[in-house]
Amino acid sequence: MTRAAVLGAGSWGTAFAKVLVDAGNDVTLWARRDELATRINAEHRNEDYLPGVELPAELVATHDPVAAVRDADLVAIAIPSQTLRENLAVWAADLPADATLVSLMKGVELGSTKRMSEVIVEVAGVPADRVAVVSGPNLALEIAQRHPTATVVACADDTRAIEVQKLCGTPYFRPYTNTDVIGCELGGAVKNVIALACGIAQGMRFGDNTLASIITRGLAETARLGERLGADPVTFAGLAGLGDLVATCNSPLSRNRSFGERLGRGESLDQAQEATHGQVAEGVKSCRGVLELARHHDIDVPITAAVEAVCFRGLTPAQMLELLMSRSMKSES
Ligand SMILES: NC(=O)C1=CN([C@@H]2O[C@H](COP(=O)(O)OP(=O)(O)OC[C@H]3O[C@@H](n4cnc5c(N)ncnc54)[C@H](O)[C@@H]3O)[C@@H](O)[C@H]2O)C=CC1
Ligand SMILES: O=C(CO)COP(=O)(O)O
Repeated sequence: MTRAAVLGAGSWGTAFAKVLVDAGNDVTLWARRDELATRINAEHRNEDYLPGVELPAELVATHDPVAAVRDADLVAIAIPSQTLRENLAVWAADLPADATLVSLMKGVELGSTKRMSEVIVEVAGVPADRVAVVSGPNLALEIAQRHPTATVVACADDTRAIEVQKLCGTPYFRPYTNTDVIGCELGGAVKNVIALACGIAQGMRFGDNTLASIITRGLAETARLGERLGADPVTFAGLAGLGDLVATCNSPLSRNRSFGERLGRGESLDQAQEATHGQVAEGVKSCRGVLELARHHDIDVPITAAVEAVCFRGLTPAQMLELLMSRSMKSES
């Protein structure tokens, strides 16, 4: 039986740990709070993050990261992107030498503008082909409820991607492989920002045309930036691109879309932040990282820039929409 560790017992870490158990692995879940680990072991539930979901009795939770990763063949990480560097610096020395490291995170690091797999390579000191990324239309609660879902396992080493694919495939969770790590990761990170924009439009009570326009033009700016960074443009038409955008931008389960909706209704950043009850809306941080990355490569990302301006520069949602609609006319491509 394969030993797997999942570091991070929030929504996605817990749901992915459940997937790994359902796929037949021996899984340990690391929780930041001791009290949560104890509760998961006693009650087989993680009610704050996955309400109403019964977790498999075989899933073991611990507050000790060393115990969590001991003898693991696969170590998956699901913590807020901006905390990865500091946490991994503590965990790195105890990671088993040959384990595949899997990023479940969707963000861009502030300051360095690095993708999560790049941070893992740097901080854990491992070759890039030992790091895989899982990304796609994967709203945690739906997966925990076993709604049929597809996803992508991206790794520069195709053989390793296939191994991870086998380890996490279940009757309700269908992973495809891809060697385009840049495209898959960027798709996941930027869609959180686009979901914020969709939420803002939703909060302003605009309809489906507005939403579809933001999704489609959001995809265009993601692909433009991705191509410049070396991604395969085809990836953006796939699950980690269009698939994730459609799911996140349309779902009331998305924290990013809900966060945007509050901004669109006129709430402040602090008010919207408070309403997340500590759960992460990655796009709020990543919009700055994505914008920095795009500016560094001289790529136009108008929706990302507008979201960043609403979050951090006092632009109102009404001004944001006006700004986007009054840009110079151009060809679609
Ligand atoms: N929730 C979802 O549906 C999905 C989330 N993701 C991505 O997975 C990553 C994790 O997201 P979620 O599990 O949803 O977030 P969450 O907010 O539900 O859980 C985050 C977890 O990280 C822990 N945490 C918070 N601050 C920390 C710190 N400073 N150090 C260590 N741990 C800390 C929290 O205690 C919690 O267990 C994000 O990058 C997100 O974009 C990806 C796919 C689906
Ligand atoms: O990444 C996700 C779905 O694929 C989850 O999105 P939120 O973080 O906005 O909830």
